[in-house]
Amino acid sequence: MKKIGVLALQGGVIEHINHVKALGCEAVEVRKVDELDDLDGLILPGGESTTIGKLLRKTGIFDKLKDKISSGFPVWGTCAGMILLAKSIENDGAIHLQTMDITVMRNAYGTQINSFIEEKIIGEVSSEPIPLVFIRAPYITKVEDNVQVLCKVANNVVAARQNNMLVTSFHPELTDNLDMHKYFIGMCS
Ligand SMILES: NC(=O)CC[C@H](N)C(=O)O
Repeated sequence: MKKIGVLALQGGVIEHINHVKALGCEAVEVRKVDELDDLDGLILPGGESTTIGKLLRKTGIFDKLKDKISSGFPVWGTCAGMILLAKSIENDGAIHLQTMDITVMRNAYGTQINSFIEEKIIGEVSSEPIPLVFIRAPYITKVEDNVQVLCKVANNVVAARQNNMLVTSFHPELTDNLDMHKYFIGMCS
């Protein structure tokens, strides 16, 4: 059985845990550095990227996780998680993991009140439309050639993959749809 971690320092953890379990995998909350061992992949959830970034360093998870990702460990960043993985952030000077060759814009759609839902077919993931929930979401403003764009909304990139790294601006864990989780678990072996 695959063992998938969800970084549980801050943000929306339990919904990811439930989706992973619904797909027949073991799901574990990760709060300490040694809990990174023996995982087949890790989800970095939505929340507040500045706070999660600080806690990553405080717990000592930062360095080990960065090394693991660089050696091919599968990770999926949703929303704040996407910001943590991005090489650069247009409107924030914070330095996070910087493992993925994308530039992001934080809060690109405005404040909480501008949250919205959209349906899209993401061809790599499913032939059926997937509901996409955006909450104070970032989007990707630049990708390097080695990054595969998976989905755009209104011409902005909202899902992308670079080898072992997957990012989505939206929150599939807040819907009943399991397709994105199934796709990520397929990346974990
Ligand atoms: N839902 C989310 O994860 C929002 C991300 C948040 N706006 C940030 O910049 O960290």
